[in-house]
Amino acid sequence: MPRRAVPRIVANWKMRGSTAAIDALVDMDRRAVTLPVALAICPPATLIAAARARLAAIAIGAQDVHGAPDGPFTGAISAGLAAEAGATFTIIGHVESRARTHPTPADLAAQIRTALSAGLDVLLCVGDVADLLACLPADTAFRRLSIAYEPPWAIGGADAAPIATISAMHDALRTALATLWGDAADDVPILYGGAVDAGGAAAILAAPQVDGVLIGRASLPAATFAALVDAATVSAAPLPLTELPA
Ligand SMILES: O=C[C@H](O)COP(=O)(O)O
Repeated sequence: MPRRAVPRIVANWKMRGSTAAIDALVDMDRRAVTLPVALAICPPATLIAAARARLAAIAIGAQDVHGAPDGPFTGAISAGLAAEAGATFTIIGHVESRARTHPTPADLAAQIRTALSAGLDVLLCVGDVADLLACLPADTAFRRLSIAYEPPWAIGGADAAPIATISAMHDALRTALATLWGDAADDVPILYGGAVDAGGAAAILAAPQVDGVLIGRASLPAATFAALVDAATVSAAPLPLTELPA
């Protein structure tokens, strides 16, 4: 069984999407309050304000923010700018962002601190326990933190990690968090990301210690996202999303 009554489904659009794609979510947004899952999207930064204006129940996140509050960093987005645009949280440490900016663990820690200072919650992507402990400041406000276990070899691939691998890594991450915060670490959601689709979401969400999923390709178009949400909620929702009355 999932550890939480309300699993999180976070859609990372990466460098995809449009205002039309946001408009396509308006119906899902209206129905989202009836679903036993919490939905969020992380569109490109240029679409955050439009998403905030059009969506109410679906949370809006940034895909990355800089570690400095402001400064001469052409092309970067600060946490304050993301918050002003309407984001309430940000992904930090996604492997695709790391491949572009090559952050050190200290850089990632600065990103976490700056995001929290700007009022954004943090969804920290890690590949393993060592990665988590290297970049997570011990004084992080854990109530505003989520973790995503994202094995780089699964991202963009054909298959998600095996359930046994996901469970073992989530157990290890939970244990590592407990070394920092004791029993309070139970309050930190741990999501899985990497090749999650409608066919695999329910089984992953049913695995022990899995509190949600971070999805990429399956988050667009809206019909594909709706199919995944339906699959994720099939055992708990009174009616699947596509069958709810208008
Ligand atoms: O942020 C999402 C992950 O990188 C997974 O992407 P994917 O579902 O396209 O494999």
